[in-house]
Amino acid sequence: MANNVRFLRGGCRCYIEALVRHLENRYSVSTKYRTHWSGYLLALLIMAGALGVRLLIAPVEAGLQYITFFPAVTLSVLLSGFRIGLFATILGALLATCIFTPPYYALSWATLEKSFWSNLVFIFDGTLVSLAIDAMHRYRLLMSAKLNQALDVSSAVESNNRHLRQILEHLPINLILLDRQGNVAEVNQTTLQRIGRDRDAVIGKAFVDLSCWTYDPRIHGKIQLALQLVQQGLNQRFDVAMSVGGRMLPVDFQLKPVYAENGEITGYLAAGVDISARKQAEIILLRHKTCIDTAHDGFWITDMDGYILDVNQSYAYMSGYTEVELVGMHISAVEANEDAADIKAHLAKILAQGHDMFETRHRRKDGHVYDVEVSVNFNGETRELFAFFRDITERKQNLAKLRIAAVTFDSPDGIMVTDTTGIILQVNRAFQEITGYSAEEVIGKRPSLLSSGRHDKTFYKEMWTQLQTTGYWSGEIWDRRKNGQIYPKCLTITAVKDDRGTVSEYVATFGDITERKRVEEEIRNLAFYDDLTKLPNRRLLQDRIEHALLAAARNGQYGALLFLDMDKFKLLNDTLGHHHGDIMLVEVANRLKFSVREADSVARIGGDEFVLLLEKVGESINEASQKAALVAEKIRAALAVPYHILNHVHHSTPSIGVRLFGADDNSVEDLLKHADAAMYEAKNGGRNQVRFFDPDLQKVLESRAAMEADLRRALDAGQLQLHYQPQCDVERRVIGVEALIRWLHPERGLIPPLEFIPIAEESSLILDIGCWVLNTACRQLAEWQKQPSMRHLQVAINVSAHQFNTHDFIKSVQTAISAHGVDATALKLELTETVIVNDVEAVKAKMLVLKAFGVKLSLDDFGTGYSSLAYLKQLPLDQLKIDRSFVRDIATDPSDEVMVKAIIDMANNFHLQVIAEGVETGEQLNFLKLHGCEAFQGYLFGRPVPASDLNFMVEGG
Ligand SMILES: Nc1nc2c(ncn2[C@@H]2O[C@@H]3COP(=O)(O)O[C@H]4[C@@H](O)[C@H](n5cnc6c(=O)[nH]c(N)nc65)O[C@@H]4COP(=O)(O)O[C@H]3[C@H]2O)c(=O)[nH]1
Repeated sequence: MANNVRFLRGGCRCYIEALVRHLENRYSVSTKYRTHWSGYLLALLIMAGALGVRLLIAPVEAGLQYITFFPAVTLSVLLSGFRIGLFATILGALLATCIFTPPYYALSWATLEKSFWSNLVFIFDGTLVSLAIDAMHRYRLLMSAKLNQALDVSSAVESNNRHLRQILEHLPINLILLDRQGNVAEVNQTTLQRIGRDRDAVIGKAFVDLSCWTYDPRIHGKIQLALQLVQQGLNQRFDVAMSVGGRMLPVDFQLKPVYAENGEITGYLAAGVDISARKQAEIILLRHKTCIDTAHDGFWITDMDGYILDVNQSYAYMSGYTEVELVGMHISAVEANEDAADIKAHLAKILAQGHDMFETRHRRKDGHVYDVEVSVNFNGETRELFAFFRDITERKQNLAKLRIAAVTFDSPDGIMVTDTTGIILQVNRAFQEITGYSAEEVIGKRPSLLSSGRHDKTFYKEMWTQLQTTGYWSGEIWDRRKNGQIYPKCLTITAVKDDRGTVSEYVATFGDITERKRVEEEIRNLAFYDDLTKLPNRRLLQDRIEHALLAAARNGQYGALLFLDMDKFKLLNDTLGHHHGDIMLVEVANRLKFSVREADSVARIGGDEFVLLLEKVGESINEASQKAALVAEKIRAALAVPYHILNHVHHSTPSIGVRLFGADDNSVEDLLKHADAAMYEAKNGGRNQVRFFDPDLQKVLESRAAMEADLRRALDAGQLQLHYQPQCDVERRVIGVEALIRWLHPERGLIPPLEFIPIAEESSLILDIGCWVLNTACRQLAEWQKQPSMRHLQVAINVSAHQFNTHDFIKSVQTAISAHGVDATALKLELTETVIVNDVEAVKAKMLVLKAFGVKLSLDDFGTGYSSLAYLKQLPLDQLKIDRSFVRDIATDPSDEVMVKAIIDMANNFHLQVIAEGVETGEQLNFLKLHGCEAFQGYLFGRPVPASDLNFMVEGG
C-alpha cells in the first residue's frame, strides 16, 4: 500500500513536473510550442472535471450537455493549443453521445446517429473556438515577442552606450573633445587621471593651456600650430611630452576636426596615445643601430641569395664603398676568396647550420684586398643573414711578424733578451751554440757572465749610457765561451719599448766573428803587407811614418828613412826570370829584417825598392846622421853579399838614400820623395853607395819626372823624329847611316836623346820608343831601297838593353822587316855592352836568330863598359864601334891611342868590322886609317840630319 502511495506520489510529481514544463513551453516568449502528451492528459482531466461538475449539479437528462464541455474545450485550447482543443472537442462529443444521449451511458451506432447533428455543431464550434483561441494566442505571442524584441534593442543600445562610454573613459588613450574655440568640451577619465585633474577643472579650459604641457614654449608652439591647421580642416599629428605624476610621458596626439551632419566643423577631437613603449622601442632600436653603426666591426644584413639589404658605416669605411652603393650589391662584388658558386654553397651551409665563423678576404672599391674575420648568423624569422666583419689585416700582419720574429729568433745569430735591469729572460739556440751555455744556465743571470775581461768598466758604462740615451748600441766586443775561449763577436743591442714608449726589454743580437776577423786579418795583410816578402807595403809604411812623425814631434827625437834599391835587379829579372827575382827579393827582405831593431820598420814599396823607418835615432841632427849612416852602411854591406839563387850566384848591391826627419817635418810623401831622390843620387854616383838627401837633387828629380810625363805624351803627339848621321868608308863615301832620335818639344825645342833616353830607360817607355824607332827606320830604309842612289845604304839603329831583353824583341824586328818589306841585311842593330852583361848564352841565342834573318849586329860604345874579351869571342857580332871618347883624345892622350889601336887589332883578329864614331878632324881620320879602321862616323863627314837632307849629302858625294 505504502509502495502504491509512493508510486502514485512519484507519478503525480512526474506529471506535475511535466505539466509545468508544458506550461512553461506554452507561455514562453517563443512563437512555437510543441504538442506534448501532458497536454492530452490535461485535456482529459479538464474534460473529466467538467463532466463530474455537470453530473454533480444536474442529472444527465437535464440537457445542454454540450455546454458542459464547451468551457473545458476552451480551457484545453487555452492551456494546450489547437490540437488539444480539437482533441477535447472530439472527446466532449463522444462523452455527450455516450452519457447524455438516451439511452444514457451507452454508446452505439444509434446514439451516434441521433446526436450526429449536435455533435457536428459541437465539433464545428469546438474547432472554431480552438482555432480562434489558438490564433489569438499566437497573435499574443507574436506581439509579445515583438515587444520584447523592441525592449531588448533599446536596452542593448543603452547598455552599449554605457559600455562604450566605459571603454572610452578608461581607454588608454587621451581623448579630449574640443569646441570650435579649442576649449575642452569633454575629456575621458584616462586623461583626467594622467593629468591629475577633475573633470570640472578641465572642461572649458583652452587645450593649449592645460597644465600637462609643462609650460614648455616649444610644446605650446607645436599645439598652437596644430590647432591653427586643424581649423582649416587638416588632420594634425604631433608628439608632445605630457607631465604625468612628475614624469614626462611621450604622447602621440592626433587632432581631427569633428563635423556636423551638414558638414560644418563643430569641434575637434584630440586623441593622444602613450608612445612611451614605442619611444622606448625606438630608443632601443636606435641604441642597437648606433651600436652597429658606431661599432668598429663592419656589419651587414643580406637576404638568403646574398644580396646586401643593410650595411653599417664601418663596413662602408672598410670597403671604400658608400652605404648607398653597398645596398643591393651581391656579396660576390666584395668577396675576394670565393667565386659566385663558392658563395652560393657557403650560404647554403650557413642556412643549414644557422651560423658560421670564418676568415676570408674582401676587395675594396679601389681593388685593394684585405683580410676579414666573418661571424654570420641566420635569422629564421626574417629569413636574413646578419654578418659582422672584422678587418684582421693588421692582426694577420702581426701574426706574420710574430712568425718572422719566431724564425728570426731561431736565426743563426745569437739572441739574448734581458729585462731593463739586465737580467737574462730568454736566449735562442744560436746563443747556446755560440756561448756553450744552455738556456737554463743563463736565464735569470746577468750578461756579465759572458765577459772576457778584455774591456774595462768604462767600456760597459759607455755602452749602457748610449743604450739609455739612444736605445741602441752596436759594436764589436770580446766575450768568453763557457769553455773559457775568448772570441770576438759583433753585438747589437736594441731597447724594446712598450706602447707607452717605456723601455720594457733589451734585445741583444750577436754573431761569432772569429772567422770574419781571421778573413779581415788576411785582407788587412793583403792590404797592408807585401804578399811576397810579408813586409809592410807602401800603405802601411805611410801610416807608420805618420805615427813616427807625430812621435818625433812629441819626443823631440830624430828619425831616419832609408830608401834602397837593388842595383841591376831588373837585369836579373829580365834575364833569369821573375822567379829568380822573387827569391832574391825575399832574401833581401830577410837580410834587412835581421839588420834592424825590432822597433824599426822594414817595408817593400814595389819592385826592388825597400824602405826602412828608424825611429829615435838621435836628439841632435849630428847624432841622428851618424847613427843613420852606421845603419845604412851595415845594410849596404849585408845586401852586397852575393845571392845564391837556384844554382846561380847573383851579384847585386844596394843604392841607399837617407832622409832624416824631426819635429819640423810633416809630409809623409815629401819624406819618401826625398829619400828616393837621395837613393838616385847614390845610384848615379856609381851605385852601392849611401847618400843623404840633398834639396838640389830633389829639383833635378822633379824635372826628370816632369820630362817623363812629357815624353809619354810626345810619342802620341808625333813630337819624336829620326835624324840620320852618315857612316863613311875610307874613300869618304857614305856607306850607311845611324838613326838617332830627336824630340821636338813644343816649348823647349829640340831635345837631344841623352836628356830623355836615360829617363825612358828607367821606365817602360823605352820599349815603346824602341818599337817606334825600329818601325820608322824600316819605313825609311824601304823608301831608300826604292831609290838607286840610296839603295846601298845600311841603317843602324840603337837598341837598349831593356828592349833587347824583352821576350818578343825578335818578333818585333821580324814584324818590322816584313811589314815594310826591307832587305834585312841593310838593317844593323847597335847593342851596348849592358845587353851582354849577364846571361851570355841567352843573348847569343837571340843574336843568332837575328843574324839568321840577315840582320847585322854592332857593339856600340865599345871600350867603355866591362865587356870581357871572352864575350867577343862567343857572340856573333859583325862590327865593333869605337866610342867617341877614345877618338876625341886620340892625338893627345897616349892611353886612348893605345886603346884605339888595341880595339882595331882585336876586331881584325876576330874578323869583325870596326867603325869609329865621333871623328871630327882629319888628324883623327888619318890616325884611324893608318891603324886599319875602315869605317867612320863623325861631324867630319856630317851631322845627324833629317832623311830628306841626307839625300843631298849622299847624292852630292
Ligand atoms: N861631339 C860629337 N858627337 C858626335 C860626333 N859624331 C856623332 N856624334 C854624336 O854621337 C852620338 C852617337 O850615338 P851613340 O853613341 O849611339 O849615342 C846615342 C845613343 O846612345 C842614344 N840614342 C840616340 N838615338 C837613339 C835611339 O834611337 N835609340 C836608343 N836606344 N838610343 C839612342 O843617344 C846617344 C846620343 O845621341 P846623339 O846626341 O844623337 O849623339 C850621337 C851623335 O850626334 C862628333 O863628331 N862629335
